[in-house]
Parts: sequence; structure tokens; C-alpha cells
Amino acid sequence: MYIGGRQDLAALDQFTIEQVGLPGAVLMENAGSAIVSAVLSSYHDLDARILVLAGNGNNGGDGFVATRKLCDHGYNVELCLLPKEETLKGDALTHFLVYKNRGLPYSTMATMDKDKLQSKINCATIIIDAMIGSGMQGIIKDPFRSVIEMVNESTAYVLAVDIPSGLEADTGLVTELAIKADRTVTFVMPKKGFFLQDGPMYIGEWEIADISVPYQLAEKSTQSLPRLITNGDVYAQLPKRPSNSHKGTFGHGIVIGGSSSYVEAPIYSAKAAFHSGIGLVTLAVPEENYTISASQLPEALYIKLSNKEDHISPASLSDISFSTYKAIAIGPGLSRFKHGGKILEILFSKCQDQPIIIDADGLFYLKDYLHLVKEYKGPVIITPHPGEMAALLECSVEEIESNRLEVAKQFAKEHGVYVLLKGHRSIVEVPDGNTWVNPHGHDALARGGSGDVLTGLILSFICQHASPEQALVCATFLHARAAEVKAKKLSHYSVTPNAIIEGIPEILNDMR
Ligand SMILES: NC(=O)C1=CN([C@@H]2O[C@H](COP(=O)(O)OP(=O)(O)OC[C@H]3O[C@@H](n4cnc5c(N)ncnc54)[C@H](OP(=O)(O)O)[C@@H]3O)[C@@H](O)[C@H]2O)[C@H](O)CC1
Ligand SMILES: [K+]
Repeated sequence: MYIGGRQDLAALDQFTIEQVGLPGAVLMENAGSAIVSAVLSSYHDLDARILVLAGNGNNGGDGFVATRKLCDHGYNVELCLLPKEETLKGDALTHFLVYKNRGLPYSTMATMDKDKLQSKINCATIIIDAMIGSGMQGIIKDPFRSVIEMVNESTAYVLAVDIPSGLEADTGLVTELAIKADRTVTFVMPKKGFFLQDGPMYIGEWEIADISVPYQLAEKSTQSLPRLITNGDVYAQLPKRPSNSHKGTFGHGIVIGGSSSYVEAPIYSAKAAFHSGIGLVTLAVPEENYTISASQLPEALYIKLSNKEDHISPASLSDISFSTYKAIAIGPGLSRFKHGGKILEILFSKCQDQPIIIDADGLFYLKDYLHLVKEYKGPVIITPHPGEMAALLECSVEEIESNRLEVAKQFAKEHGVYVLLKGHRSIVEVPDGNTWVNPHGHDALARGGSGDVLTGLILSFICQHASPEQALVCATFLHARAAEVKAKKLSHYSVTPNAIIEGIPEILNDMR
């Protein structure tokens, strides 16, 4: 499923009108009908008071259609046009005239005092937000500003038409304020802004409505658009498990990490790999961590790396026979120490072309060794959170967060590296290829150790013959879904990395 921005949607709209020959007024009729279907599917109480707040663009036009049809279904619905009637044009004007010709009632903000509107908003059970759609730009201006404030303070259930008013379709930015929707019915495809910056906090539950803009057209003409990771994508890309298999079939991975301060981190990665189907895992940890690690995870194989002060001695990596492993994960719990980058130098010189996943403090050292990534024959995968990405790029976290899609794409392209940019909605970027956005994510994941679990999942799927892209898509989605499911059961406060690991089999079981 693709996600698009303002211009992508406008182009599809235009193509449908000009090339396919479906008039814009028909698309608007379909859009309004989709809103009505959403209301009909949830509210059977004809006494519920529905207030439709409409702007003068095409989003408002969708609102006129929805109001007319809700009247026809016998709902207690009221239309309030916010800008002046004279400013209506195009398809929105057409549908406003249809509405008026039917003799249906409406009020305008121009002829109403603020208190009257406030009382209408306070009395509404459902508010349909048809003020501003994908055409939103810049800072929200009046009359919408004060109305949005009133709506957000009301107790009404808010259904947004296409996108909550005030939210930017391309960036997910909310400058000052936007409608906080309970539900968003969006047309043709979800907007990029639903998954960026402030977007996830404003859209509520969302669904896509078909308004007769052919989706196949979107598929053909929007190859470069980001895709949303769906259940179906994960099901299709999860490594298959032939019944005549043995432990060698599912690969042998190695996790290198740990220090005296961070004992658990590499264990979480290895545990997650075991819970998601890997054949064998070797843990290469400082020798002083061995006893506690082996007692927690006896099913792993171990390499005891010599200690130097509180961390792994980089030179000890030279003794690892890397050709044994199908993929390598480095970083969990490594800690930061002088000349730690030497670890990456040795790793890249000793590996042939196996996939290398660099996480956590491995990323801290990477900044000075990016040339090694470019020269390496095999795939390299990095899994930075915004802070780690900012450190790699020597910029602020704000700069990363306000440009997540572009930052991930640019970095992947420049360094020939797979990027998993973590965050509330993670982004997977394939060098010179697809962009995937994970629609799932949870505050339960904002905890030390959850990134180590994710690294283990990526390692696991690669060892089971998934491509790096497939592994990243599956791992990101399953990790977030496991956290969501566990948060529901245990509370948002109580999801430990071990709980996420235990949630993984539950989600895998649903992948049928
Ligand atoms: N294919 C489709 O997806 C279809 C979508 N439809 C609907 O159309 C809108 C997009 O319609 P458009 O007319 O391009 O724009 P909007 O209605 O979203 O917005 C224009 C109005 O919003 C005002 N505006 C813009 N920015 C601000 C702001 N910062 N503050 C206040 N007001 C703002 C703008 O005012 P101006 O003063 O700038 O003129 C306009 O009044 C899409 O979202 C769907 O809902 C079609 O119905 C069918 C096809
Ligand atoms: K809207």
C-alpha cells in the first residue's frame, strides 16, 4: 500500500478527471458517500446530533455531499459553512448549489456569532471535519483557528474527512493546532503525514475509502512513493520453513556485544532470534559476561572475548572465524570506549560478504568508518534511532525528525546502506530502492533493550534466507505489533524487552 503527499494525490485526481473522464464532481460525490458509510457503520442513533463543519475548498465540497446524504438517511445533521459563500468555486460550488437546490438548511459562520457556533459544537455528538483537507498549507488562519480550538475542547466524536484540518499531508507537521480526530476516512491512499512528526497523534483510527480513482493507476504512476508495511506484506516476505529442514536450514548468526555495564543487551538480541526461528546463535561477549549470559541463555553457543577494562578488547575479534556465520549483528551493549572503532575495522576486514547489522554503540563508532561500508561487498544494515542518526550526520535530532523520509533516503543512497530509522513510526530505506513505513509502534518500545530485540529479529530473518529488505520489513512490523499486543495485556508501563520477545510468537502465529 502506497502513501502519498499533496501533489501525488492532486496528480491522481487530475489524471482521473482528465484522462479517465470521471468528473471531479463524481469523485466528490463518492468521497461524501464514503463519509456517510463510515457514519452508517458506527452510528444507528438517528437522534445523534451531527455537525458538519465545512471549508470552501474541495474538502468542504465532500462535506456538502455528506450532509445532503445524511439528511436523506434521516439523521439530525446540520451544515455550517465557515468561509463566506461567495468564495466557493469549482466542484465545491457545484455541490453547494445541489445542496441548496434541495432546499436543505445550512448556516454560515459569517452570519453567526461565536457563542452560537460554540453552543452548536458543544451540543454535537459527532462533528464531521470537512474544513481543510490535503490543500492545507502554512500556519492555520481564521476562521478555522478558533473553530479547531472549540472542536478540540468539545466531547464530540470527531470524524475527519480525508485528513484532520491543520495537519500537513506531506510532512505530518502541525503548526500550532489541528483537529484531533477520533477517526479519519482518507481517500485513495493514506497521506504521508499520517506517519510523520505530529501526524500519528492527530489522525485517530484511519481507513481508506475508494472514490473511483483507480488504485492500479496509483501503482503504475507512483513507484517511487513510500509503502506502508501491512500484515499481507509481512506474511508474503516472512521466510518460509520447509518441513524437511534441520538447524542448518535456518542459519547460524552471531551477535557481538556486551560490556560490564551492559550485560543483557546481546542476550536480548539472541533470545529474539531464537524466538523467531533462527537455527543457531553464537554470542560473542566479554569473558566476564560469559557465566551470567550462559545461565540465562544456555541454548546459545558462546565465544568468550578477552576483556580490556570494562569492555571487549577489539583485537579479540581477530580470533573469530567469521565465515562460520550467515550474518553478523554488532553493537548491542558494546559501550563506548577509546579506539572502539577498531572493532568495526577488524570486522569489515575479516568478513567476506555476509550481511552485517550495526546497532547501538556500533553506530557510535560508524561515523569515522563509513568508507568501510561503501567498500564492503555484502549488505550493511544500520538501525539508528533519531539521536544516533543525528550523531552520524552531525546535526540535531529536530533536523532528523522533521525530514525523516528524506534523511533516510539520502543516507542510504550516499553510503549504499540499508537504513532502519527507528522512531514512533519507523522507516526502512533500501539503497536505491523501496521505502517502507511501519504504521505500528508503541510507547512501550521506548525503553532500553527494545532495540536489541529488533536487531535479533533482523539477524534471525536474514539467517533464514530473507533478503535484508524482507528481514527489515518483517522485523520492524513484528517488533511493533508484539509491543502493541503486550501493552494491551500488561499495560503500557509494563512491557519489558523479555515481554516483547514473548509477544513475537503470538504475532507470528497470527501471520497465517
Ligand atoms: N482524489 C482525491 O483525493 C479527491 C479529494 N477531494 C477532496 O479535496 C481535498 C483537497 O481539496 P483542495 O481544494 O485542493 O484543498 P482543501 O479543501 O483541502 O483546502 C483548501 C482550502 O483550505 C484553505 N487553507 C489552506 N491552508 C490554510 C491555512 N493554513 N489556514 C486556513 N485555511 C487554509 C484554503 O484557503 P485559502 O485562503 O488558502 O484559499 C482553501 O479554502 C481533499 O483533501 C479531499 O477531501 C475531492 O473531493 C475528490 C477527489
Ligand atoms: K478535514
